[in-house]
Amino acid sequence: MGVVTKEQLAGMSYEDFIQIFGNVIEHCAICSAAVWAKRPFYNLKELHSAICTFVDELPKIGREGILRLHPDLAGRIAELGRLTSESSKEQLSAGLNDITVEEKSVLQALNDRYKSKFGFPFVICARENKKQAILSGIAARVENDKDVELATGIAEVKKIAFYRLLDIVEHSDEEAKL
Ligand SMILES: NC(=O)N[C@H]1NC(=O)NC1=O
Repeated sequence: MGVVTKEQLAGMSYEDFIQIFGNVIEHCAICSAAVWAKRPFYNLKELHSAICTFVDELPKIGREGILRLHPDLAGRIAELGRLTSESSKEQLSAGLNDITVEEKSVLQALNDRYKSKFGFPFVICARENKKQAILSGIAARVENDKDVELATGIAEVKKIAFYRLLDIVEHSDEEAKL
């Protein structure tokens, strides 16, 4: 995908917008379809902040649904090679392709425990966390209560979205800081 200039972003048609930004929130094109109504966006931060506001204004079950759209890290969908290209790249950057059999079984057991406790999967920004940080992160976070984990998971989704936008929209060094 080529880099979208700020001028292109500001004048983009709905069809291009949904095609280009439809997976900024994993499997949740409705986020981009909705925020298109808030155009024009003159830079990456404006678009990111509109997406974050839309997510924050969803009812609790909607925010839980957003988390549920995320694939497990090193989970079955990854094993089957059916991740989105974005998620695949993120899991690779965390080193999850180099996971040992033992680490994978620990992570999958914790993913299952987390999901059965909270009803949504463990979500963490894989571009900010390497394999060991993911393993220690899930072990600690599974002990939290559900409201804390909903808020933490949604904060991670916003970081994931920010990095996805950085890959798409032209930006200055200053704008690249989260
Ligand atoms: N479960 C989970 O955190 N998945 C995600 N994290 C990330 O950085 N990309 C994903 O798909």
